[in-house]
Amino acid sequence: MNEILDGISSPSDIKALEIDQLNTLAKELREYLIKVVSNTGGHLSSNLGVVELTLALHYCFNSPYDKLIWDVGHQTYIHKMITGRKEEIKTVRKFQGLSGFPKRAESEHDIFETGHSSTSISAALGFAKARELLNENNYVVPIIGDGSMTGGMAFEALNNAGRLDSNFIVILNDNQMSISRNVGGLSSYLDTIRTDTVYKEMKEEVEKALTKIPRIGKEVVKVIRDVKSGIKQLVIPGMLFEELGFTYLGPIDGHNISALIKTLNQAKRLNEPVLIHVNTIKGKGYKPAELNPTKYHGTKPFYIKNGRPKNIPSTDTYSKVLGDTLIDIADNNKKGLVAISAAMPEGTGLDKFARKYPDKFIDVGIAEQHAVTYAAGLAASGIKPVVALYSSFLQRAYDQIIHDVCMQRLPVVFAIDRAGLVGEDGETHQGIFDISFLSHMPNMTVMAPKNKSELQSMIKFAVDYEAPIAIRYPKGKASNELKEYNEEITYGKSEIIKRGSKIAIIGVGTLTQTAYNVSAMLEENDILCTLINARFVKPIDKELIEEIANSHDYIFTIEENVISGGYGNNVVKFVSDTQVNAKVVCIGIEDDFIQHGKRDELIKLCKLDEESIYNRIMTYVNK
Ligand SMILES: Cc1ncc(C[n+]2csc(CCOP(=O)(O)OP(=O)(O)O)c2C)c(N)n1
Ligand SMILES: CC(=O)[C@@H](O)[C@H](O)COP(=O)(O)O
Ligand SMILES: [Mg+2]
Repeated sequence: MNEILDGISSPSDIKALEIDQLNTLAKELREYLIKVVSNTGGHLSSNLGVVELTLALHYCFNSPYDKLIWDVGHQTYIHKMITGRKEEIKTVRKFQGLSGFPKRAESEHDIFETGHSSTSISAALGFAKARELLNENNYVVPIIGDGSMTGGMAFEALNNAGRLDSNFIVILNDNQMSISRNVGGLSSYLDTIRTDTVYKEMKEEVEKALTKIPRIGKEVVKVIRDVKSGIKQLVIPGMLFEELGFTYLGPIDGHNISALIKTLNQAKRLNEPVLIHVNTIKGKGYKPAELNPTKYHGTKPFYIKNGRPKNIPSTDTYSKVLGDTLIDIADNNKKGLVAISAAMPEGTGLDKFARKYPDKFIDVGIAEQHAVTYAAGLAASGIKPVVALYSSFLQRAYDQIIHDVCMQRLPVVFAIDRAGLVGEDGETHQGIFDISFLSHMPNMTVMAPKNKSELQSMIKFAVDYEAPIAIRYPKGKASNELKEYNEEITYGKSEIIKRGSKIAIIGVGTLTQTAYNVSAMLEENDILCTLINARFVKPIDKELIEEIANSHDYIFTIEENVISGGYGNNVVKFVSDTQVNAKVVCIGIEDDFIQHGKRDELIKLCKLDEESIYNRIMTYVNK
């Protein structure tokens, strides 16, 4: 029984509350959130940090007429709870349940979909321009974290927005954290503002003056800006946001609802771009998360009383294989090796490497495009960079890979984590396009290991290779099934696991294990098939495929990637070009975005499970 929360079914209920009731609601929401996420898992720390901010935003603005646009969207659980989804939040990230990110189909209050960072200000500018064209009068409010503000797109948008002559309110939610500690010059700059007391006192004077003015005309704003400019010349050299054309308000205590409301109302009165700098504590209100916000950024289900996971997570992941293997290589004196992460040292397994070799590790912030071109610069100078990115975030750097790496044939290693279906993060995070977008890049080589030991061998192979090369591997526990098949890696060559006739199956990456199990099911029906581990997605092993195509009726390719432009498509093209007889059937992901759920559920949904593949093959065998 919750005193206030039980009575909240839409944002208009929030507007009727007094400040002390809002504070009670914040407490109840936190308790409810912790209970839910302790069962479902999800992005706990970021949501705990924005409880008061979310309430203040819904108190001051009329969603969905006013446009609240959340960056990344991993911090929208509270927003969901107060916009009519309090019960449904219990299904968050579950198959067919609520998404962990804003979804337009879920609610009219989710006005723009996200999952990847640093898009909110650009999207908001689109809404602001539409407001002008449609002659509307709404407020447009992008809410962006300090981590997401390190992404280049955010700055492209700020640069654009600074010239607006209408109201536009950017909320900068600064908790000093990305997933791990935020990095870089911007982060230090925000820290300076946070801690500069002389500036704070002077700013308070200016803001006091500001509140006394009922409606702010351009001239008055200019006077204020001139005064602030004087202050900043004295106190903060080069106040970034003001120089870009924003009126800067803050820093505000993001857990003080009345201060938030007061500042939001001030900002509403300005006919120009405003940036409100809000300081929050990531994990606020749940001790384990406050003490270790990174651990509870994205958490599995846990026990509330001690924060311990309900199921012990596997520490033996493919990501860890990357970190350990790079340590091994560096230990053995690979002088020029450098590992690069875009704000995900833990997720990519590079955290241990970073601790052991801080000089050889670079966290560039949420800046995948920059990470790739940075690596290109290193490679052009004789250093061997390994860029570790999640498959779906690598999409951001498509042009940099072509223009800065492949065109110059620079030896950059791409360690592509979370390739394939990632599970609970859903549509925005599925890594199902990388084979397609990398395979058509001249000079690029793409590999996919069938298991843990093959990943180790591929990393070593890639680090010694003198041209662009990528290795894609999935999320989660590293399996070492099929470890007895461990032929040395030879450039462009696939691995034959067994020989049969009529039917050949080529597995890509860890789906080779699935293919192996399917071959065993076929054997039970006296169908002996040839089984191949592709190993090289690009180039395909033309010699072997030609031989197989000449001696088999069917080749089935199996990959955790969209079929279009995937490995199978390239095999089809080759087989058709060489005019051999075999029919090639591409098994992969159909032309669709794949929702959230457990990885196993999604594998079944995409018909990439053993039974579905077996049934599919049998329809051809029985023809
Ligand atoms: C393009 C892209 N790269 C990486 C990520 C992974 N990621 C999700 S949230 C996050 C940290 C965001 O930090 P911030 O915006 O400050 O929000 P906070 O979690 O601190 O609330 C990162 C790196 C992403 N979502 N999108
Ligand atoms: C919101 C976001 O993009 C990340 O927090 C992501 O959810 C991390 O995924 P993993 O849990 O697979 O590291
Ligand atoms: Mg942050």
